[in-house]
Amino acid sequence: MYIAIEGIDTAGKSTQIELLKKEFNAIFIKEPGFTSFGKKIREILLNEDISKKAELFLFLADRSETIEEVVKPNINKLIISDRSVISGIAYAMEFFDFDMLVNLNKFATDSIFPEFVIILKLEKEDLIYRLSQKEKDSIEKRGIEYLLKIQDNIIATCNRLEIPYLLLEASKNIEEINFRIKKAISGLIKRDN
Ligand SMILES: Nc1ncnc2c1ncn2[C@@H]1O[C@H](COP(=O)(O)OP(=O)(O)OP(=O)(O)O)[C@@H](O)[C@H]1O
Ligand SMILES: Cc1cn([C@H]2C[C@H](O)[C@@H](COP(=O)(O)O)O2)c(=O)[nH]c1=O
Repeated sequence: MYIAIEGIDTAGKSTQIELLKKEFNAIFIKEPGFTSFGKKIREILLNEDISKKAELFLFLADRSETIEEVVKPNINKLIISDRSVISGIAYAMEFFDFDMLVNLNKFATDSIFPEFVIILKLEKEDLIYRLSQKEKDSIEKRGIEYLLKIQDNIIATCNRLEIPYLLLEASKNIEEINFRIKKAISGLIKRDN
C-alpha cells in the first residue's frame, strides 16, 4: 500500500515520518530527492532561479525515477512517502492547468498515485512562526499567501482525484498527531489483510 503524507512547508511531515520509522516496517521515501538522480535535481529545484516550466519537468523527472526505482518494485509492501504527486499538482496548479498536470503526472508515474493521503493542515500563525525559524528555500520565499493557497490546493487535488484522505490539524501536539496517523495506517493495514 502506497500512502503519502502531505502538507505545506513546515507542516510537520518529516517530524511525523521520523516517528513512523520507529513504528512501521515500511519503505520510507520522499519527494523531491530520494534517488541519487533525485538528490541532484533537488539541489537545483530548491536553490536555483529557473523557469516554472523547467521546474515542473524537474519535479516530474524526480517523481518518475522514484516510482520506477522504488515504488513499482515494492508496490505490494507498505510505502510511506513524504510528499507525492499531490504536492506535484498542488504547487504547480498556481501556474498551469489542472487537467494537463494530471495527464503529465499520469505519464510520469504510469498512473501510480498514492492510495491514501494524510494531510497536515497548518494555521496561518503557525506557518508564519515556523517559517520565521528557518532559512527559506526558493519555493518558501514565494511567501505565506502562496503557501496557504497551496494548502487549499492539496485538499482540492485529493478531492478532484478522488483519493481518500485524512485531514489533521498540524498545530496539535506532535504526539497527538502521531497517534492519529498511526491509527489510520494501522486501520488501512488491517483492512488489506
Ligand atoms: N506538531 C508540532 N507542533 C509544534 N512544532 C512542530 C510540530 N511538528 C513539527 N514542528 C516543528 O516545525 C518545524 C517544521 O517541521 P518539519 O520539518 O517536520 O516540517 P515539514 O512539513 O517536513 O517541512 P518541509 O516541507 O519544509 O520540509 C520543525 O521545527 C519542527 O520541530
Ligand atoms: C514534490 C514537490 C514539491 N514541491 C515543493 C514543496 C517544497 O517547497 C519543496 C520541497 O521541500 P521539502 O523540504 O522536501 O518539503 O518543493 C513542489 O513545488 N512540487 C513538487 O512536485
